Amino acid sequence: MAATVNPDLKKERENSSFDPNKITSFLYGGPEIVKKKRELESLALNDPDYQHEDLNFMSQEQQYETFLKKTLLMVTKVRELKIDVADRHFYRSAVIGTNPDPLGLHVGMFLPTLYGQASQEQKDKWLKMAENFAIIGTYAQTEMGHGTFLRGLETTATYDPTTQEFVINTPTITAYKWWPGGLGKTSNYCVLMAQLYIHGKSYGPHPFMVQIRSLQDHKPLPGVTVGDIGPKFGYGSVDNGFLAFNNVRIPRENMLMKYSKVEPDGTYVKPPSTKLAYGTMVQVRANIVVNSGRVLAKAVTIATRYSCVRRQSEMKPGHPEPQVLDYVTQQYKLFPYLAAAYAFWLTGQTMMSVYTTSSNQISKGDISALPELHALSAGLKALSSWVANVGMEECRMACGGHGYSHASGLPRLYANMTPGATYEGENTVMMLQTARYLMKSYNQSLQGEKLAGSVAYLSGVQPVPAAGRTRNMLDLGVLCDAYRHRAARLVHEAAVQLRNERQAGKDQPDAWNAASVDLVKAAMAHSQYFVVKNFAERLTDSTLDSSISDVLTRLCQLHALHGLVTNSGDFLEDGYLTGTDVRQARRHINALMAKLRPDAVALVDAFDFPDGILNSVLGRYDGNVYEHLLEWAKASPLNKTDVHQSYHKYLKPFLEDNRAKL
Ligand SMILES: CCCCC/C=C\C/C=C\C/C=C\C/C=C\CCCC(=O)SCCNC(=O)CCNC(=O)[C@H](O)C(C)(C)COP(=O)(O)OP(=O)(O)OC[C@H]1O[C@@H](n2cnc3c(N)ncnc32)[C@H](O)[C@@H]1OP(=O)(O)O
Ligand SMILES: Cc1cc2nc3c(=O)[nH]c(=O)nc-3n(C[C@H](O)[C@H](O)[C@H](O)COP(=O)(O)OP(=O)(O)OC[C@H]3O[C@@H](n4cnc5c(N)ncnc54)[C@H](O)[C@@H]3O)c2cc1C
Repeated sequence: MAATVNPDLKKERENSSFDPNKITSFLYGGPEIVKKKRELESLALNDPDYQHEDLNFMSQEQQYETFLKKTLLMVTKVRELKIDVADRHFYRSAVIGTNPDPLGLHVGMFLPTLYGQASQEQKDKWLKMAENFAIIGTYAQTEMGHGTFLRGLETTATYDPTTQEFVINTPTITAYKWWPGGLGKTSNYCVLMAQLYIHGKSYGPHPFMVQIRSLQDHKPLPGVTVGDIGPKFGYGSVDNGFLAFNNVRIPRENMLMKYSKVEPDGTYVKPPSTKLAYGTMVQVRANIVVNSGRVLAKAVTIATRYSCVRRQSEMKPGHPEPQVLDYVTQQYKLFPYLAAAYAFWLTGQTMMSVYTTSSNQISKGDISALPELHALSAGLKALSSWVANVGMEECRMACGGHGYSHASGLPRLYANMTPGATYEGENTVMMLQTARYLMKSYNQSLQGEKLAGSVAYLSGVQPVPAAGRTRNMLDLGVLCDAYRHRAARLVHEAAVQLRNERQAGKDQPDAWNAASVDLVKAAMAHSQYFVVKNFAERLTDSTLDSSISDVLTRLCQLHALHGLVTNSGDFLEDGYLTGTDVRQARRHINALMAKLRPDAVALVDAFDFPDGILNSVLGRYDGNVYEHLLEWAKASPLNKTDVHQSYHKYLKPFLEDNRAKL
């Protein structure tokens, strides 16, 4: 087995213009954090207790069992090692790699819902148990018949004042809870979203704490039907489940009552906003923005390293086969996603800081930031997960045949991450939520109100095309202005279309539906402007080392120019940009790719994913792809024997029969 680094990758690293550690530090928030991250990762990756056979060689049941064992062990070790709450994600992502785990919903949604929706008494009752994994919960909201439309949920929680209980019921097949992670086999509790009924009146979806399995033998409690929904496109390591209730009674105190309340006599106390009950989803949407940047960074790391190791064809007659990354078409596949990975990594950080600030404000009772937080997180969640989806698949195809093998790590990455476009709010639906906020804000600005936050640019912007001046299309100020203009114009146009549909006689819902393609387009443009502006703003950080600000600026330019060229119609339509501008943009893209080419490997190294997290033969840091491909294939279950048992069962008699008939 080759112990040295592949010479092509070695040369790439020697020729780069900067020290990747400096960018790593920038991406993670400083050298101390990077040090901590690496310590925790190496602790997890070198722990023999976490080793197991490749998941790709396992059945769904084995994957679940392996991951359950591993995550429970992780919980115990996190406690023993006394890892700080803020640092746990480093350890966790090294333990689970690119796979989801059966406790993900407990940590990612069940606990956050208790923090965000439970009253102090309820926290006193359940938090200690939940934080210490004495109970395991999930977030059971989606039903077979309704995921998107929460107001359409059918599960009921009917208050019975005589016993001071809620009666939980699943009235139809379509009311079965369907999909919650960790529900199928793992959880014994859930936060259940159900329609609250008091004295025959409906009050909409509310969260309830419901025990579903016995704490003694883990059997479903009386009246509870629960199980696993079966194999999926990915997510083999998670038991997504179904759940139904047959008039199960829970105490009044089990409705999470930080905001809405039901008094013993059935009096309903209204929350400051009904949408506060949706708070956990907003938090996870913000997390998905972070995660999208990370998964794209992983995919690009794999494809870029492999493209430097892979040599193919003859560029010049008689010359050695070039590294495939030297083909400009290959660069055009990968570099825009390299740039996008950086863009979303930084967007994710901003999104989380907006989330933290706004949610602190909200938990103190000031809910004014809620609409902006919802609109921003919904749009960025949709944009980032869409781009990550397309980017992961592009990276896989850019690896040729070997990209199709599970050895590349790319199919599993894709299968596990693609539902990010669906869960936590289907992307089109999320974009339409952002569009709703944009329309509202736009109308407010027309009435002379001053707008703040991400929509401030809509205030007073007249979408008048600038007359034909020449522009430097590499100037980040020019690029931000162009994105801003496009977003403002598309918001304006969607609003005009909406108005026209209304004037043509449609009612508001029909007009909205008729204009919805344009509304999504406007929300996309708004979100893309946010991402480009955020990237450019991060580069103005005066503490940024000059050796890395050059290369980061190139990435930012490439990200903005690539988006501009692929959506050129939007920028040209009203004459804001000219054909010359777009032609110039295309030329700049080629020049930028040539400049980025020597730094490509260093730029993916800077993401700092150890091999154990990447889990890809093609993306190995040492580039020793071929020997490990062979080693990986040899470990496949079909290769455990030279002659497979099916030969004796099927092939042998078949061949013998055919030979006998000759
Ligand atoms: C060891 C360390 C470990 C660390 C681990 C860390 C992290 C792990 C993190 C995460 C785990 C991540 C992944 C795990 C994997 C998978 C998890 C998947 C879980 C799920 O998949 S879980 C189900 C999610 N399922 C949805 O996501 C449903 C989407 N469907 C909706 O969300 C609604 O149904 C909507 C919005 C479509 C319509 O709702 P509606 O019909 O009630 O509202 P309507 O349209 O009428 O709007 C009325 C007014 O409400 C406003 N509004 C709406 N929503 C708001 C909100 N959230 N906040 C503030 N305002 C809001 C509007 O903007 C409007 O405002 P206005 O009136 O002012 O215009
Ligand atoms: C891997 C995975 C894990 C999940 N984990 C959980 C979990 O832990 N807990 C949980 O509760 N749920 C979970 N879910 C469910 C998930 O949240 C829902 O699937 C998601 O919210 C989408 O809802 P839906 O399935 O009803 O899609 P639908 O709404 O039926 O979407 C179908 C199509 O209809 C379109 N559409 C729907 N409404 C509109 C509209 N108003 N305007 C325009 N187009 C529209 C959509 O754009 C989409 O193209 C999970 C799902 C997956 C795949």
